[in-house]
Amino acid sequence: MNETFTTTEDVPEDDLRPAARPLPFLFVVLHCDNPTLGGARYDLSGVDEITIGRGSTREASRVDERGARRLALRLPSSTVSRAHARLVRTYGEWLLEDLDSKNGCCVNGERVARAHIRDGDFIEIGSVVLRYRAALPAPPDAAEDLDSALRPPEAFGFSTLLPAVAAGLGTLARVARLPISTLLLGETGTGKEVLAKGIHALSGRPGPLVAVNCGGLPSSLVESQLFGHVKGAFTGAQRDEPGYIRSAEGGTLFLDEVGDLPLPAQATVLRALQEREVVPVGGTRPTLVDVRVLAATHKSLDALCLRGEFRDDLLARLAGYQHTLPPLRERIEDVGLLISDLFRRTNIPGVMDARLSVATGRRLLSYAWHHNIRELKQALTMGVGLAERGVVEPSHLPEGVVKAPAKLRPTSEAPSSQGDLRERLVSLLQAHRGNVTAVARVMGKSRIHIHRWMEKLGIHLDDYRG
Ligand SMILES: Nc1ncnc2c1ncn2[C@@H]1O[C@H](COP(=O)(O)OP(=O)(O)OP(=O)(O)O)[C@@H](O)[C@H]1O
Repeated sequence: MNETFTTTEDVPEDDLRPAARPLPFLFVVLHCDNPTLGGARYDLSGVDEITIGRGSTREASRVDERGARRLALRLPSSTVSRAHARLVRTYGEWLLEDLDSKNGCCVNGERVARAHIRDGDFIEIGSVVLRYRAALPAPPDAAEDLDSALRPPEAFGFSTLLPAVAAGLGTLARVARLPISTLLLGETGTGKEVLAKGIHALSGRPGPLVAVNCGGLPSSLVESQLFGHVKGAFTGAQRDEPGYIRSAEGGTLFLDEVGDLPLPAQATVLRALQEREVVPVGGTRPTLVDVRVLAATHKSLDALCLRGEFRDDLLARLAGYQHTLPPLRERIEDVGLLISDLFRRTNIPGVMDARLSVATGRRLLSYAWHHNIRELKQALTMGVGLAERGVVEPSHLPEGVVKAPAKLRPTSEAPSSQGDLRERLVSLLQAHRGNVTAVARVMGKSRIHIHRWMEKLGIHLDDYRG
C-alpha cells in the first residue's frame, strides 16, 4: 500500500486565489421567452455607453468612438426592438433611456422611460432580464465577457457567471488533483454532493468514490460500518465485510453531512484518519489504507466546535482545504444559467420549448431559495409539468415561490446605507480614475471627507488609478 489517508496542513480558501478587485458588470440574467439561452456577463470598466437592441443571436461588441467606449448588446428576442434602450454613464452614474421601444423597459418591475440605475437593479428589456452590479470582486484574470451559450465545458460540468464563484471553483479544481482532504460547506441544496463527485472525477484516483451519510450512522455500528468486520465478530456477522473505508481503497471517501456525526463516532473517525490504518471489528491485523477524504456539511462546524458538539481536532483533519458554496440567493445572476442547465438535463417532454412569463421570471429572481438549487429544480419541474401551451405562469409554481414578491428587489433596497455609499464612491472613483478631487467635487464634499469614507469602507485608491 503506498499512500495513506490524505490529510495535510491547512490551505486557507483564499490563499490559492489571485487577489480580487471590484469591477462593474452588466449581466444578462434570464431570457423569459427562451430560458435555454442561459445568461452572460459584460465587464463595464471604462464603458461609457451601452446600446441594447434585437439581434439574431446574443452578442456584444465593443467600439471606441471619439474617445468614448460603447458596448453594443444584441439580444435574440421578438420582445426586444431593433434599437430598444441606451445606458449612458455620466459622472459615474448610469442613466437608462428607453428608445421608444415597442415593449418598453422596466427597472425592478416598474415601467420607466428614463431611470438612474443603481447596484443590483434589474432591467427588463422586453422579456429579457438584465442586472447591473456596481462592484463585484473579480480576479485579475477574469474574462472581460462571458456568455454561457459559448462557454467551454468547465471542470465540474457546470458554470457560473460570477467571477468570484468561478475563481473558487477553478481553485477547487486544482486542489482536486492534490492529496489534500477537502471540506465542502454550504447550505442544503447548493451542490456539495455534485462537487464531491466532480472532485473525485478530477482527482484521477483509480479507486471508487464511496459516500457515507454520517447522519445515518448508528453509534453502535459505526466501527463495523466504517472499518468492516470479520465473519462471526458479532451476532449477524455472517461474512467478512470491508466497511466504507476499505471499500474506498485507492479512491475517495465522502463523509456527507459530517456535522451530524455523533461525538463517539467522531473519535472513531479521527483515530482512523490519524492512524491511516483500519482494523476490522473482530479482526487482529491492521490494514493500511490509501483513501482521499472529502467531507461536506450544511452546518457551521466552527459553531459546533464552540458548543463542544464537534471535535476541533477532527475539523482540522478534514479541512485541509475548505470550499464554501454560496447560497443561491447570493448568486441570483446565475439563476438563468442554472435554469438553462436544468432544462437541458431533464427529460420532461417539451421542456426545451418551454417559456416563462415575465411575472414568473420576476418571482424566480426575487424568491429567497432557502433550499437552493434543489428547490429551483423542483419548482421548474413542477412549473414546466403544469404549464399550458408551454408558458410557465406563476400559478404553475410551488406555493412558496408564487408568494415571492412580484416586484424585483435591487440589492440597494437592503438596509445598507453604507453599501449605497460604497457603491457610489466606487463607481465615481472608477469614472474619475481615482481622482479624489473630482469625486469630492461631484459629491459636494471635501477631499478629506472622501479619504475618511474610503478608509472606513476599505476602499483602496490604488485599485482605481489608471
Ligand atoms: N451547478 C448545478 N447545476 C445544475 N444542477 C445542480 C447544480 N448543483 C447542484 N445541482 C442539483 O441540485 C440538487 C442538489 O445538489 P446536491 O445534492 O449536490 O446539494 P447538497 O449541497 O449536497 O445538498 P444537501 O446538503 O441537502 O445534501 C441536485 O439535484 C443537483 O443535481
